[in-house]
Amino acid sequence: MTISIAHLGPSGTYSEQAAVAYANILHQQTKQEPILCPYPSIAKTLKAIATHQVDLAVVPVENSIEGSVAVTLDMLWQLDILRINLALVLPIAHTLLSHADSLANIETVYSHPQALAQCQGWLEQFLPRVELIPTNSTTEALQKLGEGSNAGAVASPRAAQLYNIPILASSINDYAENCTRFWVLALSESTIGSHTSLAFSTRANIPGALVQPLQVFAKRGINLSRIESRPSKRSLGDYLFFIDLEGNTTSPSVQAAIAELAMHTEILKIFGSYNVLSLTKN
Ligand SMILES: O=C(O)C(=O)C[C@]1(C(=O)O)C=C[C@@H](O)C=C1
Repeated sequence: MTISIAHLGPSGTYSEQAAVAYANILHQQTKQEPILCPYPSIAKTLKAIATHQVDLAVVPVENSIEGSVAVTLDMLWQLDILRINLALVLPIAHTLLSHADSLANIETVYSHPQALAQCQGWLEQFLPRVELIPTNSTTEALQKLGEGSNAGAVASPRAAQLYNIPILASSINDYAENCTRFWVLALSESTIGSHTSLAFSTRANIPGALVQPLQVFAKRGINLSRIESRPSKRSLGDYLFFIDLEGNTTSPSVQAAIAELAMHTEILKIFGSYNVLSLTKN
């Protein structure tokens, strides 16, 4: 049996690297034949699974330097039918790729905004006068690098190999321990793991509107590993809160906390319980 996995493309993205790692795990565990399906944006990757074009999607959700991938959180909330099956943590080491002879000749640098942001200190120090241009992915940026052009791109060493483009500088991310967390999403929850993710809106912008929801976890000794707010898009200053907690939805204390949380929130969405797997550098 085959199983299709959507990810941000074209081939050579970090998302594809995470998808390949997951495909190998899946193949070992289930003997299913994974097919990787690249999509031109993270939004289109998420829509592909929501509209049943694919079975699974692997998307970035958070980076250790730059924080949340906003589109992933926003669409998870909007689409409302996606469930998290696994979190994968991938080390990210960016390189600067170009056909130019030296750094001094680079005039423009293309990449995904997350990748540009993770290297902003390096870019400021070594290429202070270049124009930075955002693209949908690190490998979409490579399409701008013609032979003899003075453009550069921030992408992975794997992409350099795949597209045969010289590396002008390695490990250019501002912090060496750079990691991105990806979620494997499906239309149903297939696992019960160490973490649970949920999001909610509050009923009113009043004192205690956030304290009450948070207390349901604190008083049961449930540790929150992440809290993130995103604009609700209804009005300025109105927020959604995304929470990852340590525990799963079969645990009585997590079940009790979620039941009480529903009383202190307006809309509550549970995205699933799942394990977190750290991938090593390759
Ligand atoms: O453009 C890519 O290669 C991606 O997979 C996207 C992405 C992201 O959106 O965070 C993934 C990992 C890195 O943090 C940089 C870019």
